[in-house]
Amino acid sequence: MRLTPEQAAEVWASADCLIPAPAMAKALDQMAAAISADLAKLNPLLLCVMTGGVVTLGQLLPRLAFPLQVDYLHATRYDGNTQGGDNLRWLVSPRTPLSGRHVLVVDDILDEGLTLAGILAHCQEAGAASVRSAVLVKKLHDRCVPGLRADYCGESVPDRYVFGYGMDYHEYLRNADGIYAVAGQ
Ligand SMILES: O=P(O)(O)OC[C@H]1O[C@H](OP(=O)(O)OP(=O)(O)O)[C@H](O)[C@@H]1O
Ligand SMILES: Nc1nc2[nH]cnc2c(=O)[nH]1
Repeated sequence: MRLTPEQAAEVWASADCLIPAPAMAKALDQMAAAISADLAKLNPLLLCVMTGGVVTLGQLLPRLAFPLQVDYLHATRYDGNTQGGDNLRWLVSPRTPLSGRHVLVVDDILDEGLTLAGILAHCQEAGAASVRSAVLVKKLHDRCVPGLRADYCGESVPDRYVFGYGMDYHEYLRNADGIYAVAGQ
């Protein structure tokens, strides 16, 4: 589905704000503290999952006061839609060799988990010394890949389609400064 900017503005105007920006800032502070406690001495490589992970990574970085490196990957199974497909489509793999590195995968949302599970498996297969994951929000339902959880998670959201803080609605609204749920979804 192709959205016009006017339709995107209407979706935003009628959406429910689930978590406002000040609460997200607190959640990010807590995530950063937990990540720092575990990774500060490990020279970690942070991998941003494009495109949605860009705000989470961008908000975390200035909160992490230790040496680290950053790279990105692009893997998607929603492709701008609100329903995910069965296959994770890899568009870009990390350029930095993962062998022997302590890797932190950073994404916006853990929903059904197929995306994160695929990325974690890729990092393990590439020989990472350890692989952890950080997601800004996790969605509450029982459809997630069994046994999969993020090591660091900011907030929980109900089982609705959400946008903001990097998360899109048909490729718009990633810039919304809060976590919103689309009305009626
Ligand atoms: O847990 P899952 O159900 O697998 O979904 C989570 C993934 O869905 C979104 O990516 P998407 O494929 O929409 O790409 P995007 O990052 O460009 O929005 C989001 O950024 C996560 O990576
Ligand atoms: N923007 C967005 N992306 C998702 N990917 C998986 N679930 C969601 C969601 O609720 N919102």
